[in-house]
Amino acid sequence: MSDLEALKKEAALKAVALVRSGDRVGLGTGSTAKYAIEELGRKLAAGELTGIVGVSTSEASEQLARQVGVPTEPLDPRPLDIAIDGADEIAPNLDLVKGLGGALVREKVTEVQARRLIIIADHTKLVGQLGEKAPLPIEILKFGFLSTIDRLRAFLPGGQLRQPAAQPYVTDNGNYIYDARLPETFDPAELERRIKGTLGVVDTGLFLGMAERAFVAAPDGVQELTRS
Ligand SMILES: O=C(CO)[C@H](O)[C@H](O)COP(=O)(O)O
Repeated sequence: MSDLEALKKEAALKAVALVRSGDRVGLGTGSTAKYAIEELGRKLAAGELTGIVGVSTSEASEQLARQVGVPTEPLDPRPLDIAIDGADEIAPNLDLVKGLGGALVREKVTEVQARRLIIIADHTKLVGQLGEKAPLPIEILKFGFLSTIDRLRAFLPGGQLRQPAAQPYVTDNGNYIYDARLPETFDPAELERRIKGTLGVVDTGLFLGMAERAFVAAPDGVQELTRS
């Protein structure tokens, strides 16, 4: 396991330590969330946790949960006790950019119902300001996507349709993703409103005011950050 992978796992274990028997747990998506799902499976098998139920934020997390023995159920209107997920950027106030793994919509729809959203990451995800390192993923409808991108480019120039191969990337919801470059200065809540008000947009990877705490692993230990 590389050093970075070991750090992600360390952060994940800290978050899973907050899960209690009987909890309904939002299962995040990505290479860091994977360690949390595996640890939940391990704890269930070892009898260290009982009666937990996972709610998956992607097809990939659902499949992993099944593989490691975490029972799951679909999202319903009841609150989740806790959700554990990774992030692409973490601002000092714990506002986030998420979605480089493509699961931003299901993550947001699920995690907004969590009493506690716990973020796990390695130290490379910390930024002074959102947009410093990562683009902002915006999920858009396939239908009319070129028109939607035109509308977005009017105030977010420089972005691009996510297209890792010959065909555009398709989300679990059957949509495309526009990876927008964020401006140097912006008001996150205002930008979120503007993007979501753009015809053809499903949702954005801005997770504002949602995370309760973050475990961020660095070579000298795991830092626990709480929302200011
Ligand atoms: O938002 C996400 C998926 O939509 C992921 O949580 C985010 O991309 C971080 O992934 P990783 O832990 O692999 O760096």
